[in-house]
Amino acid sequence: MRNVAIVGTGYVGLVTGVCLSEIGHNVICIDIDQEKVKKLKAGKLSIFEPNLEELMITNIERGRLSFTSDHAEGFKDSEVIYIAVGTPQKTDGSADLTHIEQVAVQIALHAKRDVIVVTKSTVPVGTNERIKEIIHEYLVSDIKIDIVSNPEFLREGSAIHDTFNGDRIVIGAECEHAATIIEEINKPFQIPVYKTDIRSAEMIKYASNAFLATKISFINEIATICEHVGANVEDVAIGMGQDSRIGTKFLKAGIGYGGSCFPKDTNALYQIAGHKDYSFHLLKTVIDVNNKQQTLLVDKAKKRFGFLKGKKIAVLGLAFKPNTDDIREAASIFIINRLIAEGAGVTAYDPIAVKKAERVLRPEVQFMSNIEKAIHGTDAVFIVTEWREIIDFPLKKYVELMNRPIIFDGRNCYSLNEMKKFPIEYYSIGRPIINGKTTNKGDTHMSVSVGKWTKYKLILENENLAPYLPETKLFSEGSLWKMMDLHSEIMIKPSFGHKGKGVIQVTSSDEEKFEIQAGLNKTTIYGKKPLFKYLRENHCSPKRQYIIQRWISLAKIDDSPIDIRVIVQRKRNSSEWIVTGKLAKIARDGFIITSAAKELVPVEEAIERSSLNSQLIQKLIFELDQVSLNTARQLEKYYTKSRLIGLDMGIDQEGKIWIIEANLTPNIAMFNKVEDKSDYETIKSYRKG
Ligand SMILES: NC(=O)c1ccc[n+]([C@@H]2O[C@H](COP(=O)([O-])OP(=O)(O)OC[C@H]3O[C@@H](n4cnc5c(N)ncnc54)[C@H](O)[C@@H]3O)[C@@H](O)[C@H]2O)c1
Ligand SMILES: O=c1ccn([C@@H]2O[C@H](COP(=O)(O)OP(=O)(O)O[C@H]3O[C@H](CO)[C@@H](O)[C@H](O)[C@H]3O)[C@@H](O)[C@H]2O)c(=O)[nH]1
Repeated sequence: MRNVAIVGTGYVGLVTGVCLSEIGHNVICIDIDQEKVKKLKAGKLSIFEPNLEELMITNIERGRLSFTSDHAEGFKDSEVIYIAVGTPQKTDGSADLTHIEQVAVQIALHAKRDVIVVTKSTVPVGTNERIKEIIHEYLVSDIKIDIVSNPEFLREGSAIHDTFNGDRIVIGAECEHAATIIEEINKPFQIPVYKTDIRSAEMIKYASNAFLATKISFINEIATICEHVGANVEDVAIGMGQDSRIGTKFLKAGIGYGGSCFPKDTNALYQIAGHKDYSFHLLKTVIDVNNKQQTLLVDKAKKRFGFLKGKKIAVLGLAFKPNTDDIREAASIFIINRLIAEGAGVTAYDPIAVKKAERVLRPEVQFMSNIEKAIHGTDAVFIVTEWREIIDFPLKKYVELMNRPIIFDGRNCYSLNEMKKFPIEYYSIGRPIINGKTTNKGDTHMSVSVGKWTKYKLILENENLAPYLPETKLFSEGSLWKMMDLHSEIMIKPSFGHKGKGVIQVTSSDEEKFEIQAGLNKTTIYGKKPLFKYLRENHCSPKRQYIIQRWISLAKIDDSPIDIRVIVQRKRNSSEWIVTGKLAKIARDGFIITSAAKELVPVEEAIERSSLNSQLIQKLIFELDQVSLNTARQLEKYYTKSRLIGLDMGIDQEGKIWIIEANLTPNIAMFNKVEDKSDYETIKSYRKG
């Protein structure tokens, strides 16, 4: 058992202090941050690190662990002093040694007995020698100082586990006696010790981090190539890793490495080489690849949408990796800054790191208290940190809550097979796109969903067309109740359904009584919660996307509602849209929708036979044509190859025109079922050329 002082109570200092006390040493931790020391004395952490707080409290209670902000008090009985202060990055990329040098001066002023000074901080080669020089320069007591380099290899989020289960402990010393004492101190960990000279030990730390960073940038480059050639980087990494010379670890493709170590240490090593007139080309490329990788999701989203201005985007995960609150050099910061610069609105969620993120991120970011709130009503979700909670989040909720379910996953959280079961556009790293389109060459051609919800939102973007759209929402429990409160009659339709399949009507006669009609079947349900449950179990599968539309009281003929199918077309290579056909459909007796039509009639005739004012026929027909043409022009911006669009239009009992639905592959057979086949012939001839 030794008396040990630890200077710095950050991730490394505190974990080292707690673990050394756990294996039996008397440890005093020193920090200049008095607030931190006060909290630690009270058994509270100022960082998030799994299992650390419990172990700390146990050892405080055992009387083996204490804290102070007074260096003199901390050093007075110490045989060994560990330096674990920060070595942040300077603007030129090199390591800032200010804190290290301050500690060296404090040791010189306050150490009262022979002491071994052990550097845990990551420091450039030669720093330990500099520490010794400074101590001797300021030393006030007649004591012997030995210097040991003992770099730290723990990872945040698993720091305690790593300390007890490390692969090796590196001890760099000039004096065998000092090296042996440090080896003995660590003996209870039962981890192999590797002894070397001080400079090599210092270099082992940088070389290790640089190598791991290289592995990550390498697999990320392979991921990009996989996207171009149609391979799957996860399978590639498994196949590579089975070669024991390569190994499976650190081959997870994603949006690059962040955190307080890899970015800083790779830059520092590049500078260390540069100071010796050596350009470390390989490492420079590793750094450049990582910088590009960190905002890859923004590039993918821009390619998908064309522009991001006005888009609502949720960022899930802010910490640089799961199980930590550390956001230093986290991809989330670079991503969010770029999204805001592109004009997107950003909501963000992280289980732990929000407090730290709020201090760093722009005030425009809206922080949400859970995933549901963060993704609600958004156009895209970016997954930035693979927290367990995010991986376990049910995919159906993206479908329910987002405007259009589009996910850009920077950590390959979801299995592609699972994702295929949902109507979600899914873009991950180095893997095939799901529910998007791929050209023959394997290049990604981002497609726009043809679902009813997407088309509704695209038409809504046009302010001249918006007044013609009945209020529509994505189906969820919340939106169902909101719509039922606003409209006593609503319609629910599958977003990807055809020919009226799965369309149901819900009518509320009072606040708690609901009538559901599907085809000719009618059911009554009492209570809002039972209504949602009934709909989910019988009509609205959680795996599909549904829309809720306010019911339009359509003009009727003999109590049967009518709607109008308008066909708009353009010739190949022409931008001129024309109306090539129009027909009114009269619903079968008792049916709520006209897909089961009992009669097809010319629009003029339908208006005349309905309760509408027949003097308005010409005006209504003109408006129907104009709205249909404008809708086609609006949709053409997104469905650039479309030449045939079918519109289901409605005229309500007040004579107001509504766009009920746009169809990109409309059935034209109905035009062949009427006596006058001229529209049918025109449609066919336009379709040819
Ligand atoms: N964070 C990691 O996972 C990790 C892992 C291995 C190595 N390292 C290296 O370890 C070092 C420390 O990293 P960290 O993440 O623990 O840093 P940190 O910034 O979390 O903590 C450093 C602490 O040192 C204190 N401090 C600064 N000057 C002091 C002084 N003169 N006296 C007393 N306390 C002082 C600060 O108040 C702070 O609490 C760095 O060199 C880092 O590169 C970090
Ligand atoms: O296959 C992988 C592995 C990691 N990462 C990313 O790399 C970063 C760093 O991850 P990790 O190494 O787990 O975390 P750190 O806590 O930064 O630990 C690294 O940095 C410490 C400080 O030097 C060292 O002590 C550790 O040994 C070293 O792993 C994170 O952004 C990860 O998302 C990947 O993208 N792919």
